[in-house]
Amino acid sequence: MARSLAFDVKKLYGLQQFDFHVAMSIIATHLQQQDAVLTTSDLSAHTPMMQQFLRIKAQQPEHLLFYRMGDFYELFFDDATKAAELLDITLTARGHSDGKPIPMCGVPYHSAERYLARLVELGFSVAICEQTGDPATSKGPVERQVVRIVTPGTVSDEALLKERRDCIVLAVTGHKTSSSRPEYGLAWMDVSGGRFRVCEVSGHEAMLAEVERLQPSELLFDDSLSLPAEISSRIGARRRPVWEFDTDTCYRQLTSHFRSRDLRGFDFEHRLQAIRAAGALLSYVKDTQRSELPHIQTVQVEQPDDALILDAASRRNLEIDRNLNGGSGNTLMSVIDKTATTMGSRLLNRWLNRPLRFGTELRHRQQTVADLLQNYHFETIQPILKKIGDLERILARVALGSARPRDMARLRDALAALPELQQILTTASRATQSDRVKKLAQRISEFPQLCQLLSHALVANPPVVIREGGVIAEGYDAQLDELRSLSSNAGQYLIDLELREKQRTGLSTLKVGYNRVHGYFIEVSKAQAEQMPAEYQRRQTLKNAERFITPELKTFEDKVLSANSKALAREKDLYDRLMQEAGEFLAELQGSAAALAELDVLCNFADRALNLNWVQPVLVEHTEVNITQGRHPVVEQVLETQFVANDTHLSAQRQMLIITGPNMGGKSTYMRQTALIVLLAFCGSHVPASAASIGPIDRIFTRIGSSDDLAGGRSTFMVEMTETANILHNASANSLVLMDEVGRGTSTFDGLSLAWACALHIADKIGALTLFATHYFELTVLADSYPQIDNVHLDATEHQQGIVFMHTVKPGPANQSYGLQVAQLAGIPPDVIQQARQKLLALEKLAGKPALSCQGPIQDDLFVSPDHPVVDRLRELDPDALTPRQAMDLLYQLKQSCS
Ligand SMILES: Nc1ncnc2c1ncn2[C@@H]1O[C@H](COP(=O)(O)OP(=O)(O)OP(=O)(O)O)[C@@H](O)[C@H]1O
Repeated sequence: MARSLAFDVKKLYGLQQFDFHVAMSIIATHLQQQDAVLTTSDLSAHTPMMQQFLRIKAQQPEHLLFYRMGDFYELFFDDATKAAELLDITLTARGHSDGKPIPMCGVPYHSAERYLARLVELGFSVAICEQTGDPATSKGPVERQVVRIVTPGTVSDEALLKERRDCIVLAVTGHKTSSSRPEYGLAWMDVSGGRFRVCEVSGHEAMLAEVERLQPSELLFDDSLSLPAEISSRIGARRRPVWEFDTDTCYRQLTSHFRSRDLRGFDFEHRLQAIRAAGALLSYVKDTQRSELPHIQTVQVEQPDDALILDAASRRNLEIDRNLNGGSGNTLMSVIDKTATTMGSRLLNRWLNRPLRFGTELRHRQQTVADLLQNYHFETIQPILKKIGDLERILARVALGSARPRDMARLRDALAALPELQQILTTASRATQSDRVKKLAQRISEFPQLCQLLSHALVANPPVVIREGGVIAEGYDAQLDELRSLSSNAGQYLIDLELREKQRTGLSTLKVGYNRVHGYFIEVSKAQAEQMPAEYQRRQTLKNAERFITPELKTFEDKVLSANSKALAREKDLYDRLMQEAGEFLAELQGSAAALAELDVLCNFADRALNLNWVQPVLVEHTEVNITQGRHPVVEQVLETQFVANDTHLSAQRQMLIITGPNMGGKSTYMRQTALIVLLAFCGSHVPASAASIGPIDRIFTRIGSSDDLAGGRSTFMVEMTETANILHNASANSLVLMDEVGRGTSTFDGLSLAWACALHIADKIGALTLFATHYFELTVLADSYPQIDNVHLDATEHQQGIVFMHTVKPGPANQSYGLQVAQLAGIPPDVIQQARQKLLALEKLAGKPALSCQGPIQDDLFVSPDHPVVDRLRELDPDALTPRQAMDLLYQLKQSCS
C-alpha cells in the first residue's frame, strides 16, 4: 500500500526517478501537515505564536521541541511535563488550550548544553528550533525553524560527548533464512569521528555480541524485527519504520552519498542486509544533522573473520572497558590506557574490543611497538601528541560547520606541532631496521598552508563562541580592521569634532553627546541656539538646551552605530570561510588524524611494555598458548601484595586443564589472565609474562561468574546453560575456552553430570584449548582416560591460624576443598561452621569416604552412590537358612531401619 501510494506521489510531484525514500518522506510530511492543518484549525483560538509552535511540533512528534523565545528555549504541553520531570526544573503554564492552562517549562539558551547532555544521556532526542527571521521586519511571530536534532547517537558538540568513548548510532535490520538462523545487517556511524562501518552476521548470538562490542548510544532497529528485550529496551533504542530499510532506496542513498555508480568499490554490492542498514542509517543521520555529512567519505565492511571473536558474555566477563558493575575502574582499559590524546584512547578501546586474527596487520603493530621501544623513541613522541590533541573530533565539527573558535585554534596548534613530530619520526625510523615508523610517518601530512592561514587569521586565545567576536586577529582582514577601528576610535573623533565645531561657531556651550533614543547630537544652551549655522538641524528640545545634528555627524553616526554589528557579521563571515577553507583539506586531515591516533596507541603499547614489564609475545603458526610466568594485568596492579606469576601450557597435545583448588585459591584469576594475555597479544600489545608464544586463536569463550537475567526471564542457571550451549555449538579446535564452575547452579548430581559431559564434549569432540575450573573433584579422573586432558591445582596450605593461599598453579588435582575454612575466613559464625563440620562428617560417613576430597581411589563409575546399609544386609543374607518366623522378623527390622 505504501509503495503504491509512493507511486502516486511520484506522479504528483513529478519525480524523474522513482525514489521510494523521498516519496515516503513526502507522504509522511504531507500527513503531518494535514494533521497540523487540522490541529491549527481546531486551535484557531490559540495565539499566532502558539499556532506556529503547534505547526512545528507536528513535524517533530518523536522529539522534544526546544522552542527558542528570547533568551530561553521553551517547551510546551507533554514535552514540558516530561522535560520538567527529567531535568528537575519548574513546570509553569502559559495561556490556555481548551480552557486548560498550557504546561510550559524552559531552559536558558546559554546553559542549554547542560540540559541537552542530560536528556541525551537518558536516551531522548531534542529538536532545536531557532528564530531564523528578523524580528524587526517580521509581521506576527518571528519565523522559526528546526535547525538540528540532537539525538543520543549523533551528537558532535564537545560538551555532549564523552572524551574517551565513541558515540555510536547503530542500525540493525535482518531477515530469517530457511535455516531459521536469522541474518542480520548492522551499520554504525561515529558522527563525531567520521567513521561509517557495516557488517553482516549470522545468528542471534553474533548480533548480540556486536551490540555489546559497539555499545551504541542510539540503536535504530527495523520495526519488522522481533528483538529480545535486552536490545529493544536499551536506552536510546528506537523502532524505525520498515520502509526506511527498503533495499533499492538504501542502495541509492549510499551511491548518491559516495557519488559512485555502485557499491562494488566498497565491497558490499551484494550484502543486502548491510546495504539496508547502512542506507537507513545514513538518511537518519543526515536528517538529524541537517548536513550532507562531508566527513563521511567512505564506508568500510568489517568481516567477522578478520577479528578474534568475543561473544557478548565473554566481553563482559573479561572486563575490557567496563567492570561487572558497569563502571570503568579496575578494567583492562584502566590499566593499559596511558594514551596522549583522547582520539588515541578511543582507538585503543576499539582495538581491545576487536582484537585481530593472525596476519600482516598484527605483525606490523608488533614491529612498530618494538621500533618505538628502541632508544625510548615513544617517550619523545608522546609529549608532541599531547599538543596535537583530539584532531579527529575537531575535524568532524569542521565538516559539520559547528567547529567552535577554540576548535580552530586547537587545529592550528595541532598543525603547528606536526613538523616537529615528523622530525622525531624521521630520527626514529633511521634508528630502526624495519620501515614501520617510516610508513606510519608517511601517512601523516604537514599542512603548512592551512597552518599559516589559521595562525594569521585567529587570535592566540579565542573565546568559546564566535557570537561576541574577538576571534579573528588584527591585520587579517582590512575591512574588519576598519570597522573595528571605527567603533574604538569613535571617542577621539567626537572630541575632535566638538573642539572643531566650538572653534568654528564660537559657541562656548557647544558639546557633543549621545543618547539611545536620539543617537548622536550637538547640544547648545537655549540662549545660543539661534546662532547655529544653517546646516545644523534641530533634533530635540530640552528645557534649557537645544540638540542638533549635522550631515557630518549623521554620516558618522550611521557608520559607527552599524560598525559594531557589521564587524561581528564580518567576523562571522570570515570565520565561516575559514572553516570552509579548512574543510578543503578534510580528507587528508582525516587520514593524518587516523595515523596520529594509531601512532598514539602504538606508543602507548610501548609505554606499557616498558613501565609494566611486559614482553612481546611470539606468534606461532601451530595451535598453542604457551605462557611463562603470566600475570593478570589488572589484579597485579591493584594487589597490595606480590602477584604470583604462573605458567599456562595448552597445545594440541594438552588441550584441556582441569583446574581444582580451594575457593579464593586464584582459579578465576588464572583463567582470566590467560584470556587477557591472548587478547592483548592479538591487539599487537606486549603481554604481562616473562615469555609467551601464541598460535592462531579464532575465538575466546568464557563461562565465568553467575548472574541472572530477570528482565530477560532467565534464571542464573538458565543464563549459565545458555552460555555453555553457545560454547558447545560454536567453539573450534582453535578457540580458547574458559569454563568456571559449570553446573554449580543446580543439584549436585545434575551439576556434576553436566560438567562432566561438557568437559568431555569439548575435549573429545571439539578439541578447543580449554581451562576448566571446577569444585567437582570427580572430574579430575578424566585425565586418566584422555591424554589431552591434564590436571592442575591452585596450591594452599593449612596453618594453625587457618588457610594460606599460595596462588601457585601446581600439577595434579587438589587434595582438599577447604570450603569450610574459607567460609570461616569470610566470617560465618563459629556455631554454623561447627554444625557444618558435623554434617560434613556425617556425609562422609554415609559415603564411606571423605565426601569432598579425592584422596580415596577414584571410581570409574562416578555416579554410583554408596549402598544403603539395608542393601549390605540383604547382600550378606542366606534366605535358605532362615525360618519363616526369622524371615518375618528380619523384614520388620529392615523396614524399621529404613524409616
Ligand atoms: N596469582 C595470584 N597472586 C596473588 N594473588 C592472587 C592470585 N590469584 C588470585 N589472587 C587473589 O585471590 C583472590 C581470589 O582469586 P580468585 O577469585 O581467582 O579465586 P577462585 O579460586 O576463583 O575462587 P572461587 O572458587 O571462590 O571463585 C583474588 O581476588 C586475588 O586477590
